[in-house]
Amino acid sequence: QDDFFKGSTIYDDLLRAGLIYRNQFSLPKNQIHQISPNEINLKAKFGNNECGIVPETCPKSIYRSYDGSCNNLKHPSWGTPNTPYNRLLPANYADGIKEPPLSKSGKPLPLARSISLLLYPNIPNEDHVFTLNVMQFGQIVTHDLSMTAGSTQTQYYKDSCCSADGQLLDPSTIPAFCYPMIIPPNDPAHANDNTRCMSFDRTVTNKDRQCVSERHTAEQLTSVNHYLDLSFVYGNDDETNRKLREFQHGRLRADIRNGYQWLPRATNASGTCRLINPNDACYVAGDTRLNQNPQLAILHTVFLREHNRIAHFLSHLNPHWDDELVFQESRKINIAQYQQITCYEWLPYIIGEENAYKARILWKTDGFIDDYDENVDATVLNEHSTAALRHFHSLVRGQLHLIKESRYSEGTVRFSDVLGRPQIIEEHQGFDHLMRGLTTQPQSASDQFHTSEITQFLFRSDNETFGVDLKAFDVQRSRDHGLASYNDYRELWKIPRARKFEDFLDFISYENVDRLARLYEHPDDVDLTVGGSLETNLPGALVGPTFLGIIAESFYRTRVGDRFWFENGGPSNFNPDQLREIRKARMAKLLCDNANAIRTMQLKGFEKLSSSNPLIPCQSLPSIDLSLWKEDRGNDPVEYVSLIQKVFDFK
Ligand code: HEM
Repeated sequence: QDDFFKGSTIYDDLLRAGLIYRNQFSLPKNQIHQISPNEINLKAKFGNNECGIVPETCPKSIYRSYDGSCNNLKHPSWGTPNTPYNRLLPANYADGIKEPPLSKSGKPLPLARSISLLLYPNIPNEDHVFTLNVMQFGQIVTHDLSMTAGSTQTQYYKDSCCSADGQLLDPSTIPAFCYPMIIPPNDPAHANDNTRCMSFDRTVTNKDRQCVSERHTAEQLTSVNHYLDLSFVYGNDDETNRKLREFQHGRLRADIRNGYQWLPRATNASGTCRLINPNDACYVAGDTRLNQNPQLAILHTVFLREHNRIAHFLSHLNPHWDDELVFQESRKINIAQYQQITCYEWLPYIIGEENAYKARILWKTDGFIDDYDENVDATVLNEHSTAALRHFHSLVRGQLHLIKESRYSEGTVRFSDVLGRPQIIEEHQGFDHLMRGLTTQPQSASDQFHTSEITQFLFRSDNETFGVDLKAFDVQRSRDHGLASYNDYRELWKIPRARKFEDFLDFISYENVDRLARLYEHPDDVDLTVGGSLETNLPGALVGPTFLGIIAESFYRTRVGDRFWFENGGPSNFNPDQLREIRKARMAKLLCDNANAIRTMQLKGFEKLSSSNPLIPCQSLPSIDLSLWKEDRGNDPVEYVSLIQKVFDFK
């Protein structure tokens, strides 16, 4: 392992060792599992969107669609909602078709809940550098990219796969979509009341919806589009988008209370949120998960306000623009800023800055990049969403700090108390207090330890002591999705395949290898979710090599497979001056501009306050000069193409 880290950069070493691939085409051919477009679905051909969208023709639009269709003109259905995740390695099902894997010997794998209890205990280690904002921004990025079909991820339907008194159902009566988690008899939380079963619904697949013929293996569907495009703000289809718009001055709908803009209220609030009073806040946005936790709702509100802030400016700057043009240009700028922050500010903390440059996800230039490749499919990888990114559930804190402008604490709230209850953001300056908390409170360290708020108390109701276990869900979900084993991914990244448990010692501590050997029968049985999460983080990154490879590969596809990526030139994008402005976007400024009344913020909004990252007035943070979007008609007839003309030409 020591030798492994020697050399000029970690990334070079990873490349040399074959741990990182520059892109999907350098993967050995037999290791690429692409889903043929012809196989995507049968139903879509008949106009049913349950299996993705197959447009007959693509309009020549300079703006991206809401559902992601026609982003790729050669494969217009790529990246649309209700299509399968992609995979780096073929699925590993017990029956080769859809049943969750068993161990090599044919016996069941260790219980997901036992794995969670033994490997992911509640030991609170604070991150020394990063704030809770890294965690929270990560969650919103993942919500932009994917959502397992058939799930809500905001509440728990506890009885569907277990009996009302917490026992396993008779196998002959249990619904086909069930894959319940067995609770071990010595469970510290659930043994007392003899609960033996935790309900778990399998993700809906292309086979369940009869999108593919019988002979195909099951592929899980994701119900949102696969692009990094703020779909959680604008929705994943035209109809949702229409409901979110005001249709005046390019604005998104917002309710005004106490002089501030809030997300519109949900009509079915009692079915969506955990209300204490009937009038409590419960919101709608482009993604249904927004009410899951209050800080998530805050980031949703920030991006809504940012859209309306830009729209307000542009509609005054160009009074001749109609609602549609102001809306689309504001959306484009909002998405571009967000892509800039995600890739240039947030991702380097996750995989290491040097690695992100070497993986060609980031570039050092102030010009266009133009690396769009129509052969790269931006479809999200199953390994990415179901294993690697979920590792960051370890960053979640059990208490949320409410922080005053002085940065002294006003108090804390317990995480499981406020799940499904965004009302707190509208009360007693909660919005600003929690937002300052995001940028002040350290996140939990990226390690194997998880707050019990998500492993023992998640989604508990008010009259229950305990709830469900997110880490056990993560393990069970990776089996539900038939992910290949940790050893298979080591081999994919050219880390030697472990023949005996001790071979895992190259990246996993002795204590954890010992625990793995006690849990599993054979090294080949170790789940990707489990093995990857126990690897020692690489220097400068928050993950070990196996997850780093998966995350880097996935974000590479996300940028290079997006025709509308903000750094691409061409008629649908910015001019060089505008691009230079977009590159000034920073998390700190985004928060300052859209808080209720925050006056100071540190420049590096994902890093804790320090002498090198002190609080500065919000006005001193770099800002984007939107006046560059003024349509100065007739200025330079050769260089300048009127936006209206452009839209007209493309229609
Ligand atoms: C803030 C606290 C969080 C809570 C309460 C939470 C809760 C959940 C729940 C309930 C699921 C679905 C579990 C299942 O049934 O399989 C899920 C999925 C997921 N979570 Fe989290 N999560 C949180 C934060 C995060 C963070 C910080 C990240 C990454 C940076 C993350 C990444 C993911 C991913 C990638 C999925 C799968 C998405 C998909 O459906 O494809 N989550 N989370």
